[in-house]
Amino acid sequence: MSEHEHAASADEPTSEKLVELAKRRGYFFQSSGAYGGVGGFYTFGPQGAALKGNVEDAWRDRFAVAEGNMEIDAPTIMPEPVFEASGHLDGFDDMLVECPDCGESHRADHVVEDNTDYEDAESLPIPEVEEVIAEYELVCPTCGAGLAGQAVDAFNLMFATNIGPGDSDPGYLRPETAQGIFVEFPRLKEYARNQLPFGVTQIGRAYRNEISPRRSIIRTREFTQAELEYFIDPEEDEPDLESVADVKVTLYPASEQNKEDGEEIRTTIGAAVDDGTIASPWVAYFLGVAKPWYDAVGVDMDRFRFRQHLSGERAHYAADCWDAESEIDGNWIEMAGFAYRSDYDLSKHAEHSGDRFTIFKQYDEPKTVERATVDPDMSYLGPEFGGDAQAVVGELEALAERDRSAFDGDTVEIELEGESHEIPVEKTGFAVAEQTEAGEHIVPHVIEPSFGVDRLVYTVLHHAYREDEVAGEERTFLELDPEVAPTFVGVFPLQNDGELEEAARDIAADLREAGLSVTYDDSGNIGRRYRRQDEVGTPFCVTVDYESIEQDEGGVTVRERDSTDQKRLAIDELPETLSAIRAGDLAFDDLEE
Ligand SMILES: Nc1ncnc2c1ncn2[C@@H]1O[C@H](COP(=O)(O)OP(=O)(O)OP(=O)(O)O)[C@@H](O)[C@H]1O
Repeated sequence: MSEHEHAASADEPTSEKLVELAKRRGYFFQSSGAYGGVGGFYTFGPQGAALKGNVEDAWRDRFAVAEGNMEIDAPTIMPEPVFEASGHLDGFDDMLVECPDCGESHRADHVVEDNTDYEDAESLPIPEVEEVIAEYELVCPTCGAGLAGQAVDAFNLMFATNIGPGDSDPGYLRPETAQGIFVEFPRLKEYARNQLPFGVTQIGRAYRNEISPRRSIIRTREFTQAELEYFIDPEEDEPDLESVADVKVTLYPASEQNKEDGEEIRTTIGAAVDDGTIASPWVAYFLGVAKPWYDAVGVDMDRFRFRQHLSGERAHYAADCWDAESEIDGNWIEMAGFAYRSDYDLSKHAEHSGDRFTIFKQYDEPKTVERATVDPDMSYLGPEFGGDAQAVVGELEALAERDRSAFDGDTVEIELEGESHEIPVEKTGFAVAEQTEAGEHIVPHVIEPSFGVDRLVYTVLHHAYREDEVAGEERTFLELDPEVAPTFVGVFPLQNDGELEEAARDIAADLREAGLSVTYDDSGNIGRRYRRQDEVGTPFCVTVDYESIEQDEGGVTVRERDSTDQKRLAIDELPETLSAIRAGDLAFDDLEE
């Protein structure tokens, strides 16, 4: 039996309709509405919080549990030295241009990209952006006033705060979750028993004081990231490419983006590594893991691709970087970045903190090496250099390691604070000796898959948005995957009748006990209740009628969301049957009435 009359209409779902539905049905809405709302901050309502939680759980299952990685949960505020080391304090800027008329601030690179042929204005130097604005006579997107001649400034996106009273201890809300992992590396490596490779994940909030937050939850000032930092020995570790070699992907490499008529390439992960399209096998591996995962949580694979960063877009230390992108109303948006970050992050924190961000790599066999050492005569250096004697020792040690030929003559020359000094070699205790070494300290390299949860939630909703006609009425529904749908089943009594309500509540309780997410609804007519669940994307509805309570094994009506097909199923088998469908072990179509 079906009340379904039309296949889903070919109408392009629009973001406006989705944003309206999201607010009305409790997916997400702008925060602090009672005070006029605040730009770039959103609250996830009951449905949205549940969907987001399901997406995060699915991510955790795949990228932490299934990969054998560790998950941590670090604070969102960190002290200034962390961001000095990471480079965020100096370099985490966007280009800001202010309208001389209305005073509104805009991302200068976005103004350029939206109104000229420039595709990557972010990588242009500021004076050039100013020139382009003048040359094209670009205007304020809010009021239309000319922006030519306006200064473009670098605006740091971090939210600053003070740790404790006073302002002597500045702190920042983290602009990415990653630093919370890098900073703790000296301890995390112990938990990994000092063995590479290992991965650490974190799901948590990140904060960026975006100049112009826009497109609802796509660009906000507080958002959730799910990040994996995977630490490897670049000389020895190799990914399990075999396991993802056959994964089909749509790639948009930099070489194609640079062509006038460049095209996306449909290939497999294995082939893309073999022909060099994806330079790093590690990045390729994680793209291969991510693609089927995005598919499983409900991203439409016809509106999904991996795009390689253009050379100007890429951080200087990143050897290769690809974004996972989804198409939303004709625009591609970045959902995640996959970057090979080399040893940049760990080296920076080692340099700034003085702590050890290395792993001791044991050789297969101990190696005998020649080492040059010094053992200076302090009774000579002390009187000669006074308080600088220890610094001289340091210079001599470094020189012996760097250039032992410097000790070939009678004297050796060192530099101390710009001044050169000659020291008799006999006073340095210079010697070359053989040493047996068991291993060496290496700085691991990092591969970082960095997912934005909010943009993914938005994509999943957008790609699930459908309109069709049922029994002569227009209907909107979300074709959400059962794995992430916030509510799995709605349970209704056919009418407001004490006995029916009690039976329906009992069924709802049994289904909850089976671990399913259930909503009970007895308000409005049954058609309206179906529409309500369709709009939040609930895959199944169960209706309890008189037959259900009056007849032995009278059963209940179970309706499937997308087809609106209905089947009569036994009450006592419901928890097991619906749980099997939720787990993907059974299909509604195959059920016997
Ligand atoms: N302002 C934001 N609002 C929502 N999600 C964001 C925001 N900024 C970044 N993200 C998410 O975090 C992920 C990783 O962050 P990353 O630093 O790579 O972003 P980004 O390249 O700076 O993004 P964009 O260029 O769009 O500002 C992004 O792929 C995105 O999904």
